[in-house]
Amino acid sequence: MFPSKVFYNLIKCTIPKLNYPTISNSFFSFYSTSSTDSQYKYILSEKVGNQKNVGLVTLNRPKALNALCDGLINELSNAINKFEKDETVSAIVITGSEKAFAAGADIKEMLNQTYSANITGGLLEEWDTVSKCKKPIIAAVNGYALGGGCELAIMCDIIYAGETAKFGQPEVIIGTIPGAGGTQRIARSCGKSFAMEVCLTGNQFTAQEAFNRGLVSKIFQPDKVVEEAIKLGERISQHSQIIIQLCKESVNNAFETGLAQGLKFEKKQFYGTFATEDRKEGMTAFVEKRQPNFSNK
Ligand SMILES: CCC/C=C/C(=O)SCCNC(=O)CCNC(=O)[C@H](O)C(C)(C)COP(=O)([O-])OP(=O)([O-])OC[C@H]1O[C@@H](n2cnc3c(N)ncnc32)[C@H](O)[C@@H]1OP(=O)([O-])[O-]
Repeated sequence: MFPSKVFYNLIKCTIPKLNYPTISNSFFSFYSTSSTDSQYKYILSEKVGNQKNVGLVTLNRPKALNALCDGLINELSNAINKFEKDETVSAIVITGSEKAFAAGADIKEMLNQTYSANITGGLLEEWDTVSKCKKPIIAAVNGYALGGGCELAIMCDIIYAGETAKFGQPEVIIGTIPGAGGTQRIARSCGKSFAMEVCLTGNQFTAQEAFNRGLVSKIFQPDKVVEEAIKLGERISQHSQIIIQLCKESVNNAFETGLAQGLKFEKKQFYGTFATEDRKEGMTAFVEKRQPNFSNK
């Protein structure tokens, strides 16, 4: 390995803040916090943003390109649960490194796994923490998002991608199929033909293609993706958390039901906002030409 790369990796392992190699120092003085949760081995978890109201989880297993081993998923799930319970956090960002968001589930860990162990051990159950989280989660994707890495990104509510990000479901290449939502979520988001092509070939696709298919909502220069995802989290944080939760639930319902059921669900959620103090505050603030002061009630 090139010596400077060794030094760089050493620094990255010992000083968590420098794990964002392409983000400028001004980014850190603006966004970083001293409250990094240091209990983790495979991730970094901290509160960021001006108001420290965005939870940032950085997958941090660089030697294995953030392959999603059990330990990493367990820590990710733990960090998401903590942010979900933390009333000061309104949105969550999940990111990786510039080389890899995540190169998939850990193939070496799965190698000798058996069918019966999958069933008795409840394989993949902890992954659901991300898709079941009530708070908005933004995936900030650079580099490889393959297999379970692609599925993890798609489980999030919004994907921001670096222009060189590479997505794909290469499971067929190693004799298995996507198991954390790839066949289902890509088909629902992008249609049958694209989902089939991606899942049946294992071919990678670019950030631009993911954007064109509606899988990614915005593309940025790689060194801007995390910063922009945090800004998005901060923008969402300006609103009432309870209303955001109802809204997220309603959009997610579009993936579960037909149009008539979905519209009925949306109307009930809309009616429900009138049971909150924040709906009254939001409309009153508009009429009084001032900023709303939401209480999340
Ligand atoms: C969740 C349910 C269903 C999901 C299933 C899946 O996701 S299946 C998976 C779907 N995903 C795939 O099939 C993608 C598999 N990965 C690749 O094809 C390539 O690594 C690459 C093209 C991403 C990068 O190529 P590159 O030449 O730039 O880098 P490199 O290849 O030299 O890797 C560096 C180190 O990382 C290691 N490592 C990487 N990925 C994994 C992994 N998933 N696992 C374990 N380890 C992994 C690699 O072994 C090596 O470690 P070593 O041996 O030096 O100790």
